[in-house]
Amino acid sequence: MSATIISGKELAAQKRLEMKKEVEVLKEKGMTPGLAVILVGEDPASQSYVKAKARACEETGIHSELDIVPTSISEEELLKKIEDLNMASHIHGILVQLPLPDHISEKKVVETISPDKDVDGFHPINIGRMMTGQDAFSPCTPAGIIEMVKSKSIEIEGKHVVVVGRSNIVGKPVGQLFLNENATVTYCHSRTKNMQEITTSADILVVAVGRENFINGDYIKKGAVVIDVGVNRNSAGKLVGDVEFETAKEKASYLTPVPGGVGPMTITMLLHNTIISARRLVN
Ligand SMILES: Nc1nc(=O)c2c([nH]1)NC[C@@H]1CN(c3ccc(C(=O)N[C@@H](CCC(=O)O)C(=O)O)cc3)C=[N+]21
Repeated sequence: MSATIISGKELAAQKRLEMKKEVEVLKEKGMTPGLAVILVGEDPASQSYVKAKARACEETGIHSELDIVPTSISEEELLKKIEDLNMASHIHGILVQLPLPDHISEKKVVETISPDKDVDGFHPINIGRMMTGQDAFSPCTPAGIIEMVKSKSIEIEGKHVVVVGRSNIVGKPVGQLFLNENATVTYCHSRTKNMQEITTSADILVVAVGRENFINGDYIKKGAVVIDVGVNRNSAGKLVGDVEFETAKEKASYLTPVPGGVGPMTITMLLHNTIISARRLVN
């Protein structure tokens, strides 16, 4: 048996077509959704991500502004920029690309973004809302993962979802979103004992640790759905996930590739959140 590949790239293209229509409807009502992206520093990988975000906005008709500021910017100056964007009526989403230089507090930056414009879903208010089942911006990578699973009509309710990784931006919230879908959720992390015993009991296995080949076929139950969230550069400079693709493919029923898997869906959900934010202001 060989797994069916869930193409995030194809699903993203399809969603972006739908979103383009939604944006047209909003524009007819005099509302153009706007996203502001701030990148601190000139890290090439970060530059390529933020440019991909700007391109995706353009494709869907969303107004986007990219502000690349030097690493020497002070925390105070950066917070001022965010406050200005909080007040700007043509901006409905604000994203400050992480990670930030050491002299700038990520916590302060995230908490300065208005929860109503926090399209990343990183603000503690949005996290709290999500955890208590209220209306909130869902964090983009976790929301994209749920979309990918649902796109194949894979049942989630009652299934055992195992999340490997417990970061604030992927691991923890993706488990929460699966819990909201009535799954039984287990988290594995660096202190977990007998990880293989746990991962091989997963119906849906989400791997978000940031280490090449962290999970191979021996850690996967036959027929499981495997979601690879990793974005690593291997020794040859190639983009690879956390899952050893070839051995996983022989065990899994569905598998997401890297590149072309979760990444493109992350960007798509960012656009989705920006549209939602703008739509709240019409009617
Ligand atoms: N405030 C903030 N929000 C983020 O959402 C955020 C961030 N900071 N910092 C960095 C990470 C990383 N991230 C990615 C998004 C898309 C791809 C993506 O689309 N990747 C393509 C390939 C890109 C390539 O070839 O380099 C793919 O997987 O097919 C990757 C990585 C968002 N992040």
